[in-house]
Amino acid sequence: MSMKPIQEGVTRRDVLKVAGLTSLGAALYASGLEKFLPRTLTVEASDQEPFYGTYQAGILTPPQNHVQVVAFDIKTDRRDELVDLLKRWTRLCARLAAGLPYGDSESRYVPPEDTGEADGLSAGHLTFTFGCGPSLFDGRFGIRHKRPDALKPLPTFDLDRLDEKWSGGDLVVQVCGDDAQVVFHAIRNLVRVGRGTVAMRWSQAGFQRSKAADASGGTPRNLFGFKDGTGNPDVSKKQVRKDSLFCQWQDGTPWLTNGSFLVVRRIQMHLEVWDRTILKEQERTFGRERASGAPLGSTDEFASVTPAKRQARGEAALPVDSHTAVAHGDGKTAILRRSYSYQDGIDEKTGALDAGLLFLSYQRSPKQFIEIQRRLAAQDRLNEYITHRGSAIFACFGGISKGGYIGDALFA
Ligand SMILES: C=CC1=C(C)c2cc3[nH]c(cc4nc(cc5[nH]c(cc1n2)c(C)c5CCC(=O)O)C(CCC(=O)O)=C4C)c(C)c3C=C
Ligand SMILES: [Fe+2]
Repeated sequence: MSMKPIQEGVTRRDVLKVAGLTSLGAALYASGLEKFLPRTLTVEASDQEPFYGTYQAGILTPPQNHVQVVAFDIKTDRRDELVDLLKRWTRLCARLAAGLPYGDSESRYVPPEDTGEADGLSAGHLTFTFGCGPSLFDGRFGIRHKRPDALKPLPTFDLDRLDEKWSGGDLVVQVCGDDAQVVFHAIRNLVRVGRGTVAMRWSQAGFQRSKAADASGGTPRNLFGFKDGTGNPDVSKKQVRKDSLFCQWQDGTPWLTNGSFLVVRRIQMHLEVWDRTILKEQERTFGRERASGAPLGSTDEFASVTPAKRQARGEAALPVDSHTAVAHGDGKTAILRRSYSYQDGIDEKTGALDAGLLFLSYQRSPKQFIEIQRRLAAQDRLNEYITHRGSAIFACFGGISKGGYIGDALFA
């Protein structure tokens, strides 16, 4: 059945969706009051992630299909201009997360407030997560004394081959969503609103298998074909969130309470070398079965990782240099990985695909990542197949409250 347009681009079905498909929606439509509803994107509450809350969205949110992470350099040294931008970004993000366009001016004599490519699309679980890099505290904005002691560029690890063009940044935003066009629309409008105050330093996009393609909602696979994310800590547990994920007041930086440190690593994966490697060696490299994702020596994907477990002949079931064994260590240090695959055309030097992992991890302290990465750089069998090309660290703010703005605890 074709839908009768109520306003240009808005169908009756849209209006009823805006009103939550309730009897209120039907009543609004029957009364003709629907014309007072904003000219919105298609809105279904189940497609929306709350923008306001104790923690920023995009950390605990179940990973969406797409990510785009953009780091910015600030082009002004005026604190009021920066704060003004953070307030404008807050308004923009709150609207987009609710499935609304940035603005709905209808005048044909000014450029449209919203760029329009997400009109008619749902919010698709769109989330925004903002953070600041060590360079924000270099004295330009009068906040040098507020830099968390732990917020400094990550150390150089053995085997790093970092490129400045994928590293650093004064500010970051991680935008995640289930629809690539909705994510792009969000980034485009953030950049548009920020023009003159900030400039993009780098921008990296990532993807996973779509939820539509995997109705079971199983652990996604990385570009080496292995389930990736199995051993993440159970962040539904309050104690785990407190110990490993979110900064606490007693950590010594009050403005960062309920925030989290984000590490971004662009890790190229040498697919052609991997594809010539026999399955047994691939499995020994990760220390997991490819098909089930189970640690070697077990059959269950979620079996606990026990590097000490021996086979009948006394040999360790899990190779000591396997990625799982080395990353796990004694199991006391946990980070929340929220990584996505990337593909970025052709590696100019080799002619191979430039593809890999946009590694994203959240942790209460950078120490957690550093401790694990030091071990991996020294012993991980996976090192033969990967190269770290980019690196950045950010302190992501605590949650944004209604009436507040992104980073207000830092700038207040
Ligand atoms: C410093 C942190 C880590 C980096 C960098 C890293 C890179 C990296 N990892 C994979 C694929 C897998 N990683 C897996 C487990 C795993 N990885 C880390 C940390 C880093 N990985 C941790 C802490 C763990 C969990 C260890 C545990 O306690 O069990 C796995 C196994 C499945 C899983 O648990 O997710 C895979 C597969 C790639 C491809 C990669 C760089 C390209
Ligand atoms: Fe890993």
